[in-house]
Amino acid sequence: MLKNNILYDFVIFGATGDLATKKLLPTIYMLEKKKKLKKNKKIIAIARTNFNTIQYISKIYENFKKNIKNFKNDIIWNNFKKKIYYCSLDIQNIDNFIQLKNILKFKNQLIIYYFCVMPSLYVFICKGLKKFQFNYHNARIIIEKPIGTSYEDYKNIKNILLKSFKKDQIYRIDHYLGKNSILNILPLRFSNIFFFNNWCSQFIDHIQITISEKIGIENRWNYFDKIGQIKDMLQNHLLHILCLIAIEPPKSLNFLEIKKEKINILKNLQIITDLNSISIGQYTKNIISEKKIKSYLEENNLKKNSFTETFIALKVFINTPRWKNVPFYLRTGKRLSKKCTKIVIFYKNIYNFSHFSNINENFNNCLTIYLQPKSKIFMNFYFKNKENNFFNNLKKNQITFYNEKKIYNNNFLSDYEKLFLEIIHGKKDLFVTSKEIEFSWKWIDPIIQLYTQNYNILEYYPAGSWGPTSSEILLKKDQKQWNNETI
Ligand SMILES: NC(=O)C1=CN([C@@H]2O[C@H](COP(=O)(O)OP(=O)(O)OC[C@H]3O[C@@H](n4cnc5c(N)ncnc54)[C@H](OP(=O)(O)O)[C@@H]3O)[C@@H](O)[C@H]2O)C=CC1
Ligand SMILES: O=C1O[C@H](COP(=O)(O)O)[C@@H](O)[C@H](O)[C@H]1O
Repeated sequence: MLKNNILYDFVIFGATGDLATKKLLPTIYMLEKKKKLKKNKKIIAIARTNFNTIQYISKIYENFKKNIKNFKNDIIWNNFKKKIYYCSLDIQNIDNFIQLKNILKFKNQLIIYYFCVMPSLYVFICKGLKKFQFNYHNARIIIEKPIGTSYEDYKNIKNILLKSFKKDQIYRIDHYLGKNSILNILPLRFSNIFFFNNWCSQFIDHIQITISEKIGIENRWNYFDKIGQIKDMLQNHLLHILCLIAIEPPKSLNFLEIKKEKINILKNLQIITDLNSISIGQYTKNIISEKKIKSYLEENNLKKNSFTETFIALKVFINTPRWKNVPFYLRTGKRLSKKCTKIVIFYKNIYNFSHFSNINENFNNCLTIYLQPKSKIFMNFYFKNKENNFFNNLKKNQITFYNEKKIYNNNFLSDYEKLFLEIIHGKKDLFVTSKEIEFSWKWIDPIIQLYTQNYNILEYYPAGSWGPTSSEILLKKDQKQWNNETI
C-alpha cells in the first residue's frame, strides 16, 4: 500500500488528443490550483506528433486560455508548465518505449499511466511498458472507455492487461460515474419513500433517457469513425444511467452490492434483434445561427464515405418483475439541438380523467431528472385554474425538488477532478468493474451486428435537429413522443 505523501508522476498516452488537452490537463491544473495535488512531480505527455516540450506547452497554454474560466499566466501556470515533458513516440512500435528510460527512473513513487487513446492501442501500451519493466508494482493504470470494441475484443485486452498489471492496479474510468448529478440518482430513489413506492411497472408507463450533444466529432475522425456513437456513448455512459435508474435496492450502500445489482440489470436487458426497435442516424450539414455546420462526412478531409453512426435511439425492456412491460427509450447523438443529459419518468394514467376537459390522453405526471448541463429534478403537476370554478381548464405546474446552482468554489470538484483524487488515494468505488464491462458488451454486440448487417437503415438528420425521423416513429408507434424540453 502506498503512503499518501509519496510523490507521483502522470504519464498520458494520447496527450495531443481531445480528452487530454480539453479535460485531463485542465483537471491536473485545477487540482493544483485548488491545492489538492501538491505532490506530483512530472507530467509526461506522449503522442506521435513531432512537438518538442516547448511547442507542446504553448499548445496547452492556448487550450487553457480557451477552456478554463479565468485562466491566467500566473505563478500556478508557471509551476504547472515546468512539470510537463513531451515525448514523441508511436505506441504501435513497442521498442520505442525505450525512450521513456531516462524519464521514468523512479521506481519508488506512484506512477499513473493514463490510456487516453483508441482501444486498439491499449495492448501496445501494456506490452511496451512490460518490455522495459515500467510496470512497477506501484504503478496504477487508468483505462478510458470504451474498453475494446466487442465482448471478444474486451476479453483479449483484459488478458493482456493482466499479463502486465495486477487487478488492483487497473482503474476502468467512466467519467459519468464522477458526475455529482449521477451520484444523486441512488439517494433520490432510495432515500425518498415518495419515489421509492412508485418506482415500478404498476405506476410507471415508460422511461426516456437522453444524452444529446451539440458538438460534432471535434477533429476526432481517426478515433470516432472506428468507434461510432453506440460504442462511444451507449455501451458505457448511457448504460450506467439506465442501470442506476433500474436497479433493485442494494443490500447495503457498499459499492460492491450496488455493482451486483447493476450487473443483474445488464444480464436482464432484452437482446435487441428487431430493426423496428432501433433508429440509427448520421448528421448532415446545416446552417445554424448563420454559421455553417459541416456534415459528418465533411469532418473527414479524405472525403470518403462512412456508415459510422452519430446517433442511436432504441426501445428496450428489462426482464425483471419490477419492469415488466415498461419500455425504456434510450437515445444519444452528436450535433443535436441542445447539450443535455436527462431522464424522464412518465407515470401511468390509471384513473380516467377524461371529464377534465382540457386534459387529453397524453396527460401524465412526469418526473424529469436533468443531469447536465445543470442538475435539476422536477415534476409536472396539474392544479385548478384560479379564475375558474370548475375542474376544466386545469393548469400545469412544476414542482422542483432539486436545483443545483453552479458552484465555482474550491470545494466543488468536477467529474474528472473527483475521479483523479480517488485514483491517487487508491479508491475504486467510483470505477467500473470488469464484469460490468463484459455484460454490457454482451448486450451491445447484437445491436452492432444487427446494424452492420443492415446499413441501409442509416438515416441522415440535419445538424441541430433532434435526430432522424425514425427516432420519432419509434415512439409514435407506441402512441408516445420524445420529451424535447430543455432548461
Ligand atoms: N474526447 C472526450 O471528450 C472524451 C474521450 N474519452 C475517451 O478518450 C480516448 C481518447 O479519445 P480522444 O482524446 O477524444 O481521441 P483523439 O482522437 O482526440 O486523440 C487520440 C490521441 O491518440 C494519439 N495517438 C493515436 N495513435 C497513436 C500512436 N500510434 N502512438 C501514439 N499516440 C497515438 C493521438 O495523437 P497523435 O496523432 O499526435 O499521435 C491523440 O493524442 C477514447 O477512448 C475516448 O473514448 C473519454 C471521455 C471523454
Ligand atoms: O466519453 C465521451 O464523452 C463526451 C461527452 O462527455 P460530457 O461529460 O461532455 O457529457 C463525448 O463528447 C465524447 O465523444 C465521448 O468520447
